[in-house]
Amino acid sequence: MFPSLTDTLPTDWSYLSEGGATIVFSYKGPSNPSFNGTVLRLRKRVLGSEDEDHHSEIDFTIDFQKEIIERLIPRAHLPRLVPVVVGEDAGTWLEALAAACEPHRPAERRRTDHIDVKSSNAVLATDLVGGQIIAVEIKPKWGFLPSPTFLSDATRSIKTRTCRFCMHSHLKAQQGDVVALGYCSLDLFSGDESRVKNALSSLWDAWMNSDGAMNNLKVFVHGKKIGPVEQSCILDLLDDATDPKEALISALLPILTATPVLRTLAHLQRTLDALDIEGLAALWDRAPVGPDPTMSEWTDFIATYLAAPSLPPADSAHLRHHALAYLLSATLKDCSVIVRVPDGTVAVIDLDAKHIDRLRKWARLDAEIVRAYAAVPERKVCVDALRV
Ligand SMILES: O=P(O)(O)O[C@@H]1[C@@H](OP(=O)(O)O)[C@H](OP(=O)(O)O)[C@H](O)[C@H](OP(=O)(O)O)[C@H]1OP(=O)(O)O
Ligand SMILES: Nc1ncnc2c1ncn2[C@@H]1O[C@H](COP(=O)(O)OP(=O)(O)OP(=O)(O)O)[C@@H](O)[C@H]1O
Repeated sequence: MFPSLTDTLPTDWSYLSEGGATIVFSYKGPSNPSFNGTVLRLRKRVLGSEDEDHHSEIDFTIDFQKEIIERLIPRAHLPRLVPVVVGEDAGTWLEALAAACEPHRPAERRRTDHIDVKSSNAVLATDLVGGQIIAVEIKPKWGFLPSPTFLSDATRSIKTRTCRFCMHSHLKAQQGDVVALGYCSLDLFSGDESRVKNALSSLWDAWMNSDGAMNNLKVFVHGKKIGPVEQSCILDLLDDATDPKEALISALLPILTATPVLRTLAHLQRTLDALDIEGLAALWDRAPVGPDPTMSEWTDFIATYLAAPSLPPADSAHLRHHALAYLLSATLKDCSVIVRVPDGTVAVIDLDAKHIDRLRKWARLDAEIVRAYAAVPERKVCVDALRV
């Protein structure tokens, strides 16, 4: 029997944070073994689109983590996920929650989406930011430079020198988006103390300059997301510190250089994206790529990958395998890492499966990013320290 949200009050849930697809609340109600120490992750929908029941999608999220992700990332570094039903009078309950959270949501998110009040179930996850601690959430993005093998003559020299994150930031900045300019994801993944320090310093500066709106860094203190104006509360939890930025970086640095999590993410991203989207697109030009994989197809895929992580030949006979590998790589390029200070734990969140119809979007986006970057007179040189 799954817990039911209508056993709690909408006011027992406090708005915590959100991403592109989901909105997250932490439990603040009376002690209840089903909900203590958890967050509630609910689907959103784009304003003006139809409400949908995401029941099967939510079950898929949980199965995907259990069957696929837990075979790649140790469970100690993942939140526990359990399904929760909304229960009787679900619509009214969700509408009350949706109305109460609106004032706390960022304006740009409010303009585009809101809670899907037709959902009949959702996910409860371990609250990774709660307690008398500081939790820092980093969305590290891409941790490798592509191998030149499958790149075209037009892109090879660009894509093997400047990392995807730096090039994408350039395009986004041109388009007027909030970006972490100065942050290079390869620095964060390098394992090298001074480069990791640089990465954290750039993330902090971008967080300050964007007034906390940039999505590669979030800071939580005592279970609540803080903005730059509240940064002094970081000092309450760190001994002998006078400058929040320096204190936080000093606390994070030993954790991030010691954890195997970043190395694991970069290794998985790289080995699962062995062809680059260009190499993959050359295959799907010759054969249809097919529908979204079922869980049993994912399970077969992961067994094959774990038995021999080097991918099969880049030919159309293996298109499906390469497509699934790329999808999984995309999940790992888009996840976030939560580091708790001072206890030093590191966990990975947002590991949902991506839909296969994204492949074409990624190919178009890649071409657009490289085209824009090709026009830069002095291109950045990013160093891939983990290249094998
Ligand atoms: O394409 P990207 O690299 O910009 O990644 C998207 C993210 O943008 P970012 O660059 O991290 O600001 C984007 O993040 P935001 O909504 O911008 O916070 C989403 O994570 C999106 O995935 P989904 O639509 O939620 O499945 C992400 O889309 P996918 O690439 O995973 O399709
Ligand atoms: N287990 C957790 N504990 C604490 N906070 C969490 C947890 N899961 C998610 N969050 C918070 O909620 C936010 C949104 O969750 P998540 O990243 O899973 O959403 P998303 O919509 O899939 O994101 P994206 O747009 O990046 O794909 C996270 O950035 C994080 O701040």
